[in-house]
Amino acid sequence: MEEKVIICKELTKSFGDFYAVNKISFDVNKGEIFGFLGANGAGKTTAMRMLCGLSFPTSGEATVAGFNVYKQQDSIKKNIGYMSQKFSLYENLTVLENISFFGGVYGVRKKEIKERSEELIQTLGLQNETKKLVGELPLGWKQKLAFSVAIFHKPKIVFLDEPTGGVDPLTRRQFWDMIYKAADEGITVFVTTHYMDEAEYCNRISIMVDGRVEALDSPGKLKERFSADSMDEVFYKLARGAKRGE
Ligand SMILES: Nc1ncnc2c1ncn2[C@@H]1O[C@H](COP(=O)(O)OP(=O)(O)OP(=O)(O)O)[C@@H](O)[C@H]1O
Repeated sequence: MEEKVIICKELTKSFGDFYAVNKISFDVNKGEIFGFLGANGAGKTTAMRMLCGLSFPTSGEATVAGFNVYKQQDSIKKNIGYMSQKFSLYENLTVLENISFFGGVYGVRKKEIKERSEELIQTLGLQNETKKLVGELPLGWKQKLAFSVAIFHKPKIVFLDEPTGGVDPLTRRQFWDMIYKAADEGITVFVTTHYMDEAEYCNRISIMVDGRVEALDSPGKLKERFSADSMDEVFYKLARGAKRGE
């Protein structure tokens, strides 16, 4: 049987009498690339924050990397990586300083940080930029570096909140090559995106509408079920009934 690294049962978060996340249930398998889709305001960020141990659910259950989201938030944080557009790297530290800072925070040994950061710099082709401040790098490079830093401590799961926003399709494609490589190495990838071409790259996708998971399957099966030619069309058919969002 497949190892499940996220198990989520009727997970709920309400703010007063508003249910931002309303009884969502799903499992994510080890090494899977799991796309977490939904229109603006559907509840993705709220759900992701609970799964990352950053906020307490109102009700329901979930375990992430085997740890309970109510009682073991610190263990969750140590065993995951997280990257979002809002929180990623320190712009006023250099490339190398960012790698060693985050490596250190996640408990990677100094010697290993040194060895592996050299490797990483080579892989990313950043040999000439190691002493540059991250703030000076183009957005696409920042995102690739932020992803590499988020998985530097070899977490069980990496959570990516719209990781490729604002960059060109070629750079997004290169970013996804990195995601595939991480998944091949056994890291589970939980990713939100608004780009439907990226949804096609996921093994399975869940689509949230107004706080609920309305559909969950592989891109192929979803297209079949909704008699759609593209994920764009699936998404539109599901999300057009949404009451929230812009
Ligand atoms: N702290 C809060 N207090 C009250 N309402 C909140 C709070 N946080 C989020 N919400 C509301 O919950 C709903 C879900 O928000 P959330 O940010 O999770 O959506 P999202 O799917 O991530 O949207 P987006 O794609 O725009 O980031 C929204 O209507 C939002 O206004």
